[in-house]
Order: sequence, then structure tokens, then C-alpha cells
Amino acid sequence: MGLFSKLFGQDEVKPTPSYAHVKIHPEVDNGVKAGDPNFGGGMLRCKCKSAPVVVRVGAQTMHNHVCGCTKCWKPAGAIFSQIAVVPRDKVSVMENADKLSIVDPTAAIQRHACRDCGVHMVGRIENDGHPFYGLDFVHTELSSQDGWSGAEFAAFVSSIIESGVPPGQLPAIRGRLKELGLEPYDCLSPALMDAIATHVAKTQGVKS
Ligand SMILES: N[C@@H](CCC(=O)N[C@@H](CSCO)C(=O)NCC(=O)O)C(=O)O
Ligand SMILES: [Zn+2]
Ligand SMILES: [Zn+2]
Repeated sequence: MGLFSKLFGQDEVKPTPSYAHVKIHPEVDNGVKAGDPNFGGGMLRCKCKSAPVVVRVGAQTMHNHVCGCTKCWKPAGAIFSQIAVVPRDKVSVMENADKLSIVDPTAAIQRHACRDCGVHMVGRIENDGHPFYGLDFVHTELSSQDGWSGAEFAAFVSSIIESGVPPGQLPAIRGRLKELGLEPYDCLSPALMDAIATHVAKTQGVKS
């Protein structure tokens, strides 16, 4: 029995810790906005003041998540990116395509970034054997429109350490993600990991 209980004869109520001071990404730090199920897509613009790259996304996004990996583009100061997928046939570069170049041509996701401002405009998978072939990766925060699907979970959380976040900060960061309703995973969400494994099983003839 603690001193509080001895003195007052009642159970001590410990306050639930709040991690509101922990910053994740500007799109989720004030709460995750729900998407509009009737939203049909919009335009993404890079950060260039003149001649921005403009990408049209002609559908609502899916599987939006915050990602702690070192490869996804993050806005200045953020420790996570926010990234979603959309069918590749719904994505087209409308303006200033000549400013785009592939960050790492050997990566599974080829991230086409603006050479001037560094923003990743679209991540495309060219390997047709990849589990996510057919889906492009996009950052909907580059759009001025509301209605995009909201973040659903947090992926590659432990990977933020690879970007320099001290490991001791991880418990508070996971605490904040949970407060925001973004379940933290050190890979992708169970649904996406199951989809990857199902694809592998089919490819290897284990599953029809
Ligand atoms: N620890 C590594 C992880 C990188 C990683 O595997 N990233 C995932 C998720 S990106 C969007 O969710 C991935 O699929 N990468 C493939 C690629 O980037 O081509 C790190 O932090 O770098
Ligand atoms: Zn730019
Ligand atoms: Zn990532």
C-alpha cells in the first residue's frame, strides 16, 4: 500500500501519461483527420515557388500511414513521413515532369523527386513480381484539397533510430502514436504483411 492510500484510505489514481508534446508529423499532430469516402482524388504540388511539379491523382488513396523508414520523404522537422497508395493508372504528372529524377533506381519503390525542392512526388514499383506492383506511393499532404484518406497506422517505427532519433525516445513516440490511434508496427500493418506473405506463397506455389 502506498503512502497516499495509507493517509487517505483510498486507492491512488495514477494520471494517464500524455505524450501530446511528442511531434510525429504535421498532418497527424493535432489528431488524424478522417477521409471522405466520396472523395475522388486531386492534385499534388511540390514545394517549388515557381514551376512546381504537379501530379494528378485520380482516385481516393488507400492504406495511408505514417512511416518511420529512412527512404520516404519527410517534411522539414518531422520524424515520420505520411504516405499512401493508389493504383498507378490513376497517377499522371501534369506539369514540369522534367524536374523529376529517381532518388535510388535500385530501390523497390522508385521515388521520383523534384530536383529543386527534394519533395518525392510519386513512388513507383516497376518490378511486376513485387507484392505491391500496380500501386504508386504518394504524399497527400502535397495537396491543398481536403478529403484524402487519413493515416491508419504507423509503420517502420523502430527505423526512426536509423535517422538519428535516440532509442530512449521510442517509448514516448510509441505512446504518442497510440494516443493518436496509430498503432505502431516495426514493419507494415498485419493486413499488409499478410498480403505480402499471401503473394509470396502464391508465387512459390504454396498457395493457389
Ligand atoms: N529500416 C529500413 C526500412 C526501409 C523499408 O523497408 N521501407 C519500406 C516501407 S516504405 C513505405 O511504407 C519499403 O517497402 N521500402 C521499399 C523501398 O523503399 O524501396 C529503413 O529505414 O531504411
Ligand atoms: Zn520542387
Ligand atoms: Zn517508408
